[in-house]
Amino acid sequence: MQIGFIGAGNMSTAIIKGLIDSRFTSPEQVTLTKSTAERSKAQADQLGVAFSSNNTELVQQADIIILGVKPQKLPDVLNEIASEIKDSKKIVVSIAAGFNITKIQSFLGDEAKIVRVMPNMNIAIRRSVSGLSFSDNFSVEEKQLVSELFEQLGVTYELAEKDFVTFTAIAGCSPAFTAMYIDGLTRAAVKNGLPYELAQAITLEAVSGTLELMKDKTLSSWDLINQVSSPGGTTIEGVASLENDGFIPSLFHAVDATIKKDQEMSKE
Ligand SMILES: NC(=O)C1=CN([C@@H]2O[C@H](COP(=O)(O)OP(=O)(O)OC[C@H]3O[C@@H](n4cnc5c(N)ncnc54)[C@H](O)[C@@H]3O)[C@@H](O)[C@H]2O)C=CC1
Ligand SMILES: O=C(O)[C@@H]1CCC=N1
Repeated sequence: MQIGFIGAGNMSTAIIKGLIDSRFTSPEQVTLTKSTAERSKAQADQLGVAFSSNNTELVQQADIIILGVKPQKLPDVLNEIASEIKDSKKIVVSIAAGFNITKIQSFLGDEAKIVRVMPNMNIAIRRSVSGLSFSDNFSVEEKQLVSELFEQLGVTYELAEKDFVTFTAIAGCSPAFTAMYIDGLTRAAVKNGLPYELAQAITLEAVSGTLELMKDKTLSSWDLINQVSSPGGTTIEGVASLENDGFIPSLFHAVDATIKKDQEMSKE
């Protein structure tokens, strides 16, 4: 099975490394392209894989094509490869936000086999949580193949396409939101006199320990909030302050804004 990556930036590079590290794929099974042949060669040499001099040639050689370009570049790429995809059995994986299956099929034809996958940046350490939505023309075996591929890179969830945008917000985008939370705590500690590096190291340990505890003991958020908040103590003062300042409504707004943008992009 040959896998072709159109666009080999942050995400595709992490996927390629993860697939090779997990031995799901050998380097000989991977071909990539970037925006120029020169860049493609340099990246392919660095990863020990092959490159194609253009996207059409890459599609001709691949069984699975992973589209890893930014959404703004996707229309050009889809137009470029459309004739190679039409009437083929090739599987097209799109990791782009804002391109639903209908929109991708409007370029590649209604019969094209499209799977939308939304990984997140944690794929760089094979800890992605990836959402998968398939067009309705996939066989069970084809679905299994794509699922297994992304299971090498973390956890997968198959989703109805209507839920994909919500998944994107809380999984694809959320590493950025989590980093903002960590930055906020870190700089609040700096304001109170701790050096930045020390404050960030402490915050990261506290956050990652909390995640492990919640998963290990299957605690809901409110179970944990109640356990930490001693009656008349310090934590409840902070919890009340966060509630008063609209911490939860801010997150609702952020998720809604993310979903709205994704839906707008799919309509463009
Ligand atoms: N960065 C993230 O956390 C996530 C990104 N995504 C999606 O992944 C996709 C890629 O994002 P990144 O890897 O962050 O972008 P990136 O900018 O790092 O990589 C894009 C790559 O596309 C290449 N490229 C541009 N035009 C091309 C063309 N015509 N033919 C072939 N290659 C071309 C560029 O050379 C570059 O290597 C986007 O669609 C994004 O929505 C999805 C989930 C998470
Ligand atoms: O910001 C974006 O559009 C992409 C999709 C999810 C994470 N990054």
